[in-house]
Amino acid sequence: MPVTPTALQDRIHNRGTAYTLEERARLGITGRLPAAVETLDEQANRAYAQLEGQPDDLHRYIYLNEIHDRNEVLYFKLLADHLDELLPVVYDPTVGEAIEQWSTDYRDSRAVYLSIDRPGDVRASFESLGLGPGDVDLIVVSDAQEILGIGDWGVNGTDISIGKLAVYTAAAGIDPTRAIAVNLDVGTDNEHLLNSPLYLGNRHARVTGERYDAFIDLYLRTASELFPDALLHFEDFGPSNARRILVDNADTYRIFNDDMQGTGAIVMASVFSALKVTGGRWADQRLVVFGAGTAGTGMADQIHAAMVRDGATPEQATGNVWLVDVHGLVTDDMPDLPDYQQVYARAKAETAGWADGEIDLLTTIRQVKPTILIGTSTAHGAFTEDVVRALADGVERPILLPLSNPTSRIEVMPADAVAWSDGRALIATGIPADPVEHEGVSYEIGEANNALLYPGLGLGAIVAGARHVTDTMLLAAAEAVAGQVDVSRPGASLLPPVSDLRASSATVAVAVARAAEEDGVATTSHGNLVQAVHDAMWVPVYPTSDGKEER
Ligand SMILES: NC(=O)C1=CN([C@@H]2O[C@H](COP(=O)(O)OP(=O)(O)OC[C@H]3O[C@@H](n4cnc5c(N)ncnc54)[C@H](O)[C@@H]3O)[C@@H](O)[C@H]2O)C=CC1
Ligand SMILES: CC(=O)C(=O)O
Ligand SMILES: [Mg+2]
Repeated sequence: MPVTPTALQDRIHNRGTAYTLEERARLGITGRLPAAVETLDEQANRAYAQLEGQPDDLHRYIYLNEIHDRNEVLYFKLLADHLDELLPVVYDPTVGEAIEQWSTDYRDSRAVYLSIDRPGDVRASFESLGLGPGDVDLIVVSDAQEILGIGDWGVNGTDISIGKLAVYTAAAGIDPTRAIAVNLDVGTDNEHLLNSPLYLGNRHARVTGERYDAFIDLYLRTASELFPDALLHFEDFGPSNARRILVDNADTYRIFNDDMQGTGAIVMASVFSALKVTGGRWADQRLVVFGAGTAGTGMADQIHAAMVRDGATPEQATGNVWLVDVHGLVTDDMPDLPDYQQVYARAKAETAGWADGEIDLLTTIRQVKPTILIGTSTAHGAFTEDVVRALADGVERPILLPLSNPTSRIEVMPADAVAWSDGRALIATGIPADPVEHEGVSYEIGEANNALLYPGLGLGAIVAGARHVTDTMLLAAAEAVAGQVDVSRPGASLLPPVSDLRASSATVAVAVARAAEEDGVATTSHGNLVQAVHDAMWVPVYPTSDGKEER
């Protein structure tokens, strides 16, 4: 029987051609590698050249995944050295394409799969990892009901948890050996998947109601019992579940909803920067959110809170928010409004004479003259030329945030938004975008994607051992992101560049950990937070045999 070269299969410790001859002998893999003993840099150079040879981003994604499953240090070394270029490959927007193909392309996966049909297996599934109570900092979980803007992808959505974790490590140095990706398989309503012979998930419709709630409860209880220090990150749940899970459990568990809280905070950061340009106050903003689901209403809540902090009464702040969804402006006469929309529903009487039937986005903009327009609708092209021109007619420097992902869902492409607003709109988008040249000015488009914020937020929460993610921590993260940009130059980005993400995340983490201490939710105290954050950041290098020094 052939001997299995286990040292080469252990993705956490494997260093492939970088093993010395002595190490190869000690590990029983003599003769299983070519003669050369390489450095990590040499390995990374070869892998990067091979990566460049791939025909498109989806193949780059698959290639990188193979490295991820073979040699974690090499994978993160590549990401660290080329973060700007590779973030769109391992994460948004390519991860959306990969998810659509996931069951077909399936090879192997590092995630934990929890099936609603086998609740008795939840504990054993976590225990199979062999990790103790102090071994886990972070768990990212998704039930994949609303993946990015592409909808329900069942077990295929596993890669959103894996992608989010990859960003945590690449951007903020979260130790990948102390993080777990989880898919909650509660079924899928995606007919295409249910009918596909290759689909790998539970072949039934999504389970809802009490059984769903009991499963979430079981997940939360088991994960936090087994790994009491872990931050429980929720990603891409459906709108009513996302909000309910967060609201019902935020006081009991260490949980964080990225689509609501992370996105809300990156939007806050974008608006902080934009207000430096406009000179406006929070309390005076008029906000229109187009696409009032998980992310859109999460943002509305955070901007509402900012208005109140700036002196508005809660009623005045609510009066400054308009939601537009599939049936137009959300008004209080609409039947069956979900609770998260009811809060901001406008009195029907107030809109008398605006339109005969549904009040569309264009009409709303003409009437309201918003200072901020956010798109979280998944409706590609919904911010038409008329919409953008009406926005720019209403105020001198409108803040325009078309945030839907992936690119096929964005409400307006940045080049159009710049042109149609004659360069006056202050723009950030949910996807990476090249600068736009317009009448001699180069407009840098900030990436208002929660990926610019949640890694640092998570790191800060972990370093502080925060029992909860509080509003103060979210605000501190937003201010720390905005504090890193200089908006004085015409066309300057509202957000820091992705190339600086690691430094930016460290700054965010320090601010977040400090806020956790101030809020009394920190369980660990540090003399020097900057040093503590720095020390906590994992770096992709091969440790020497004593595990301390690096080479
Ligand atoms: N930039 C970022 O960091 C983030 C971006 N997003 C993006 O926001 C979008 C929405 O995500 P979620 O809020 O999680 O989804 P969701 O499903 O909770 O919300 C989408 C909302 O848009 C509405 N909608 C759909 N079509 C519409 C149309 N034609 N006109 C008006 N409203 C319409 C839906 O009824 C729903 O209320 C996605 O594209 C997602 O990628 C979400 C989270 C973070
Ligand atoms: C970025 C993100 O979390 C989303 O689009 O869902
Ligand atoms: Mg998301």
